[in-house]
Amino acid sequence: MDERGLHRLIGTIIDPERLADDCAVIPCGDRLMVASTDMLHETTDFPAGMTDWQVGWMSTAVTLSDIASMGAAPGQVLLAVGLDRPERLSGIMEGARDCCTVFGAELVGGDLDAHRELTIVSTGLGTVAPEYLVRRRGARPGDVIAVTGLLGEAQAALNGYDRHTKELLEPQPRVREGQVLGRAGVSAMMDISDGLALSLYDLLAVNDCGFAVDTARLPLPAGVPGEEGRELALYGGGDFELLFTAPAGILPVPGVTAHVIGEVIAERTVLVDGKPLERRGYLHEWSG
Ligand SMILES: Nc1ncnc2c1ncn2[C@@H]1O[C@H](COP(=O)(O)OP(=O)(O)OP(=O)(O)O)[C@@H](O)[C@H]1O
Ligand SMILES: Cc1ncc(C[n+]2csc(CCOP(=O)(O)O)c2C)c(N)n1
Ligand SMILES: [Mg+2]
Ligand SMILES: [Mg+2]
Ligand SMILES: [Mg+2]
Repeated sequence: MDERGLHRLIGTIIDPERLADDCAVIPCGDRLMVASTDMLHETTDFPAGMTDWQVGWMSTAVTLSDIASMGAAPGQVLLAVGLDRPERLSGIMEGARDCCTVFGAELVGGDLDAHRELTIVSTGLGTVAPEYLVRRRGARPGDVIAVTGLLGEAQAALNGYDRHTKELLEPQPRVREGQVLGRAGVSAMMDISDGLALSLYDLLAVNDCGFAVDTARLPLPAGVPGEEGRELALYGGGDFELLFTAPAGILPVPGVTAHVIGEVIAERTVLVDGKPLERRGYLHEWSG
């Protein structure tokens, strides 16, 4: 059983529409509030050698990335810390605060307790004008598929390509880009926390169309030999670029670097170079 399977169970208990985006969307006066919460653990998310500051930064960045993927502006972040050793707290909090400062958010609260494995839950709130909200649903056949930066860098670092260590440990959420793309009228968007392939299947799950990408167009991690680079770009997690679809005419969007990697198709399937794409990536799994 993996996390996507359990998501379907959650969808029998709360409105499954609520699971169809990176954030919950909540009416808030004449704007919309978006809200995301994400849990990270030492063993699955914080590679050896990471500083406490980087732990705080990453925990915050993943949540700001979900807010960005809705086209929203980040507002507040709360950080709940299940702390294994008390001396780690100040570095973690400073990293979280600095990430908030860089991306225009404010760290306003959280929670603290003792925990055997360092576990951090970051919760973020943002706002967006209703007309600029972007959802995972909304792709139309003929739209292009694009990403905001290079793919596979975080997993490249885990595979030993040290030049990508900073991208792995200090992910940069595309906060400005998300808002610019929302205003430009992109048709669907999400962030790529679990790898391109799983993200395309996430889009497939909520759209009435399909997605065809070309490996020749994938922006590969620098310094990685061809076949491995392609593998990392398709299936590696931890990148936090935005994946979006858009009517071809709106690209390029001024001020946003974007690489077109394929096209939205009418058939409900995910293709790479014309063949079905394997559905795998960074998935939490349970044995038995
Ligand atoms: N336990 C849960 N209960 C209710 N809603 C959930 C739960 N887990 C996830 N969701 C909702 O499902 C949607 C997708 O969440 P998911 O965690 O798969 O995406 P993500 O946060 O973008 O990815 P990642 O966690 O890999 O960064 C979100 O709207 C989220 O609020
Ligand atoms: C050991 C290790 N592997 C991969 C990464 C990259 N990474 C950071 S967060 C994340 C997924 C989103 O989180 P989640 O799906 O758990 O909410 C990934 C894949 C890492 N930091 N450490
Ligand atoms: Mg996301
Ligand atoms: Mg999540
Ligand atoms: Mg995930």
